[in-house]
Amino acid sequence: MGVEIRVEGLTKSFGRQVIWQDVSLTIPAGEISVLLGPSGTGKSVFLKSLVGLLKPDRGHIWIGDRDLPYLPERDLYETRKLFGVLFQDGALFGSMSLFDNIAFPLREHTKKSESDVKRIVMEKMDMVGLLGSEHKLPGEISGGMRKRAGLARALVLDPEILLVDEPDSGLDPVRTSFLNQVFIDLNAQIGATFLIVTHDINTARTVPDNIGLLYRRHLAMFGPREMLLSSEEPVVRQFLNASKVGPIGMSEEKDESELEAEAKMGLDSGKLPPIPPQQMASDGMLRTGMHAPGAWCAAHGVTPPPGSFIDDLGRNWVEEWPRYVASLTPVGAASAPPPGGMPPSAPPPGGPGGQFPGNPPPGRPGGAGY
Ligand SMILES: Nc1ncnc2c1ncn2[C@@H]1O[C@H](COP(=O)(O)OP(=O)(O)OP(=O)(O)O)[C@@H](O)[C@H]1O
Repeated sequence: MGVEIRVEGLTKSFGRQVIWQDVSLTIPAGEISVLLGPSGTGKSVFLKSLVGLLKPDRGHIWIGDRDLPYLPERDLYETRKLFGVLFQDGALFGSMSLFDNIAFPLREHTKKSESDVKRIVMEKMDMVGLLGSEHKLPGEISGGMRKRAGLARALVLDPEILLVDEPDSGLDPVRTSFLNQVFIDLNAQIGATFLIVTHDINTARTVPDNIGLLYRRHLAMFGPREMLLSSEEPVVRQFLNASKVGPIGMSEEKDESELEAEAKMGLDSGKLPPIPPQQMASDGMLRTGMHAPGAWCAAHGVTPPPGSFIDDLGRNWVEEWPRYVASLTPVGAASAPPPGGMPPSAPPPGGPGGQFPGNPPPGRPGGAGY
């Protein structure tokens, strides 16, 4: 499950305003990628271009052998069915119950019977922890729940690609953390290709398999999480460390004199912070896009910043990882894994709900009003 998206030389402008140009990247199938960038750099425009809601000036968006910007209307309509999109505000109809909101794409785009619609809607509501809230109106629930309702709706057509625009906007850190866990668990479950636009640095550092950064009308960098978190490239380094020091200023870029002043004060010589361990699925099982902590750094001769991959309990996950993976019951093995996916003799890094580093408190978010 999940398909690769290959973007080649994509350029978009509105009138004389160039939003970004020559953007090329491959978003790997089944993995979680995050797109960052200062406000106004065109992250939402990029998502809308990927799903065919905006037409680029030039360039290609390959999904398999289909080049999305150049598809005839009918093929575009069909290709769009591969996508689920969660817009910033959840884009729910205020006068419809959550059930009807989530059922909407099924009733619009399929000929499924009402009993099938009900089964699918309930299944997706369960996946996002919203069972029991079917009859509520969007105005009667919290912002976090609205996002999860929008997410359930994005899932009803079983997308191969899930695009998410700023899921953390308007949410407090705890709700953001719960929603991140939902994304990770969903990715483990459905294996779709995820692209999440976010401003939340903690999300960007702990959730994805890959990170991209848009800056000054270009894609500054896109690659595995460890590559960006160990990068010395000034823009990447400043952004991923949420630092005032670096080339990005209030009006996007600083002038030479500001940079010179920072350099003179020695502000640019600060050390990179440790790379945190990646957040795990609640059941402790591995996702397609997960790799051994430190594997990218080791393969590329990069020494990660001191203290990297160590969790709050002081466990070093470069060392723990082989034991952890060995303790997972292979798929199809005779003995089924216990709830939580781990044999009792080898406690998982947190078990269900995970005290794996970076995980929010155990349990699904449903019912708590998140
Ligand atoms: N339909 C449109 N017509 C004209 N200009 C547009 C249109 N959509 C977006 N823009 C412009 O494109 C630029 C990028 O907008 P976009 O919303 O993609 O930025 P962003 O990186 O997502 O910002 P933020 O992080 O603040 O949400 C902005 O200057 C915006 O005004």
